[in-house]
Amino acid sequence: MIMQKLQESIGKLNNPFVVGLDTKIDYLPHGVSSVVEFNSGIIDSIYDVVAAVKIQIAMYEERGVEGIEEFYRTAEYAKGRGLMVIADVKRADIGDTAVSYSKAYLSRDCIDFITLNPYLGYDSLAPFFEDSERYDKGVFILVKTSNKSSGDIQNLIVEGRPLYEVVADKVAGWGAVHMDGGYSRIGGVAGATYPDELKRIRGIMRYNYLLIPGYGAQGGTAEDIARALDGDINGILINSSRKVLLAYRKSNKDYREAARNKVLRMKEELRDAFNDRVQ
Ligand SMILES: O=C(O)c1cc(=O)[nH]c(=O)n1[C@@H]1O[C@H](COP(=O)(O)O)[C@@H](O)[C@H]1O
Repeated sequence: MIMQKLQESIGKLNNPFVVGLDTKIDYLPHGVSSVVEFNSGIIDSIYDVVAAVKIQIAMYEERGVEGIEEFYRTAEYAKGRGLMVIADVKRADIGDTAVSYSKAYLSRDCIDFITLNPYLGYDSLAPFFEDSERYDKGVFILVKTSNKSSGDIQNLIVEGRPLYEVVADKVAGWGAVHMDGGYSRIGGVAGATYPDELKRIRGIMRYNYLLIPGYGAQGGTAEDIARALDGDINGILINSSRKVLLAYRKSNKDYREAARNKVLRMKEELRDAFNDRVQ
């Protein structure tokens, strides 16, 4: 079952790190002729040190039909290498439309998890929850995003608490009836750039995996994350995209070697930060 598999893979590799394959055309180094070739090279270089990749669909949608084909070819290649695949699609809509969105992603063998937006409420998410059981998949719902303006809405006070806390409560409640072993199939997204909020969210969402983006290029650090989580490294996935994909630009190495070195360095940074914080 999916959450047990995720937990086992992370445990075996001792690494909660997820590589984001958010590949733009101008990221390709000299001599690499397609996004799929680039992504396959990255996957080959990291498949034995991380449990999962996250593929942000925007960078593929941008290039129309060809881009979408490359999105799925990348997902299939990653699966073939034994990686779990998070499709970062941030969907949700009125129930009837959500049924189609859900089928589009969760019924596919090459996708294990997707990201969702909670703004439309329960009936916009229920089809995804049902399909997560039907197809043995998982979802991550935005709780507190990493971007600068996320507080415009997410930190508004509602019923005496910031909205992101209300959302965290809801997600935890929805997730309680979709358990798979010790964790729910329904997880949350909380940015590394807001450690205080991350701490509160972890306090509310004890049995939900947290996908934590914003580490690296957006300024979130291993220390921020470790401090927010009181040194508890369980139940999290930490994503970094540009820092890995573009590591070659800061070294004289081949892009694959540079990416692998970066992932190994980030893994060490995380382990050091968490070990320093273990209570
Ligand atoms: O859902 C996400 O993954 C996500 C949520 C969020 O709050 N912040 C955020 O950056 N992301 C995604 O995480 C990735 C971050 O990329 P880098 O900043 O290059 O590491 C992108 O794919 C973003 O779309």
